[in-house]
Amino acid sequence: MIVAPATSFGQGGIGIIRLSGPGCLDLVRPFVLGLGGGPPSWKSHRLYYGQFTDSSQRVIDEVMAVYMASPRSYTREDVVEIHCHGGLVVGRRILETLRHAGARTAQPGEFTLRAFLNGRIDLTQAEGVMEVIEARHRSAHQIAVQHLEGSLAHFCNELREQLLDSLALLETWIDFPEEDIDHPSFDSIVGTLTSVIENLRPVVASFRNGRVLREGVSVLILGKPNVGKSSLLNALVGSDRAIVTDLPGTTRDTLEEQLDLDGLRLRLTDTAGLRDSDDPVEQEGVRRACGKIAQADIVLLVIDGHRGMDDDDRSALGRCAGKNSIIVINKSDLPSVEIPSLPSHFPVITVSAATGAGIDRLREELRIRAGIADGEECPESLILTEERHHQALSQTLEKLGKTIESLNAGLSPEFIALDLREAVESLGVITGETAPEEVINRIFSRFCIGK
Ligand SMILES: Nc1nc2c(c(=O)[nH]1)N(C=O)[C@@H](CNc1ccc(C(=O)N[C@@H](CCC(=O)O)C(=O)O)cc1)CN2
Ligand SMILES: Nc1nc2c(ncn2[C@@H]2O[C@H](COP(=O)(O)OP(=O)(O)OP(=O)(O)O)[C@@H](O)[C@H]2O)c(=O)[nH]1
Ligand SMILES: [Mg+2]
Repeated sequence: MIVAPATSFGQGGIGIIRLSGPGCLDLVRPFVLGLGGGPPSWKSHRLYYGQFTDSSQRVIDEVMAVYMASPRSYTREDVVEIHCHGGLVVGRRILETLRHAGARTAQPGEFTLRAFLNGRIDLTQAEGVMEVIEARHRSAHQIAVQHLEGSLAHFCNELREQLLDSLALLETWIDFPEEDIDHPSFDSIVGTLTSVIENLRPVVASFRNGRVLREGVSVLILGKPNVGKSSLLNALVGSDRAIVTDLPGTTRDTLEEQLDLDGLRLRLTDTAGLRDSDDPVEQEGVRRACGKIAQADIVLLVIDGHRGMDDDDRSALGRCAGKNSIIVINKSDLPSVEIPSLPSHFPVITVSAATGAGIDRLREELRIRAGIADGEECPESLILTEERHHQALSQTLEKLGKTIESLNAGLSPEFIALDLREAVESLGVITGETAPEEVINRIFSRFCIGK
């Protein structure tokens, strides 16, 4: 029998403690007094009002409690939930009491693991639970709910069924080696595999966008001192997040801020202006800024259009070589000077961080650079967000390609079945049907306490 806080105590008005396992109702019974001082009747799926006491009948809190009889529960086991006040001490004392009575503290993700092991959900739905909890903005949440509801599981199972049919056809052919495979069977197998491949391709390709939608895109703001990097960050996020002064060298440390661009999540990083300096603090700031270049998805290289380019700008520009970069010419509200020969493979956007002119165009360019064009961000179709799913489905695609090649080359059915079986297996790894234990453990170890 396991127990864990389902909410974080000390934060909200209500806290929930959840128990799961055979006998958990009997474990709780002595500690809950209903109206009138007697025990509640504990009918399944009824919410009871009462008091939770410790083992010496001292009242710990006024609570609501619910018993959910197996299998109609989150874990499919008997479950009891105590809904108490959200205080730190309350939660701690109730947990203490229940542990004393014999419940063990649940591992992170252990409730959901049980739901998986007891067959209520598959592995992708379990991952969807965490994805829903971790989603930071609407489109990530939208995709997570799809996964939670089993759309990916359904997709994989459907394809798996079709492949298993083809495998069965192939295997009858193995069993009667003296007979050649007949034309209808051959055509049917090739037809099925081709259609499965066509269904898989767009889903495998969705992974890039899926990851972007889930994790966001990192955007590094780079440039020499005083060009308006911090002002640009503020203009993009719409608040005075970073300190702006007219002194070069204002920003010393990197500063990260999130921006939701109609569902696309950007992680913007403002940096210290790049220049040679004797000041050790500034040197460290420059070192940190440069250290971020490698991991950035997009670099915004800011130039002061009023002052024009100098060697510091050129050296900053040199650091953007090979990066997905946008050149931002700032201070368009002031008279501008000629900016000579910028590398032609970078888009150039002129803005004024002070007035906001051009900022919308910059936003649009960011969306394009992130690889998500307008109107594409709210997905109806299946989107992959997990590297694990992407790998397994890519593997399935590859094996199916091989299977068709072997069929066309007239290889022996045993040989063909080998590849097809591996394709089927990869699909099973996604849903958990054939996932090795260490894969399952790795997934649930990422879960939070009480889930
Ligand atoms: N109080 C509370 N809120 C919660 C949860 C919970 O466990 N407790 N959840 C979870 O952490 C989530 C809801 N998810 C749930 C999923 C399935 C079942 C469940 O009991 N399923 C049964 C059928 C229920 C019935 O027949 O009434 C089943 O599928 O067999 C419960 C919660 C979010 N909110
Ligand atoms: N007129 C005008 N002034 C701007 C604009 N953007 C920034 N400035 C001014 O330029 C000066 C420097 O701006 P910051 O945003 O601090 O520049 P920075 O690149 O972050 O500078 P460091 O942190 O020192 O590297 C400030 O006085 C800003 O008010 C703009 O679009 N137009
Ligand atoms: Mg700054």
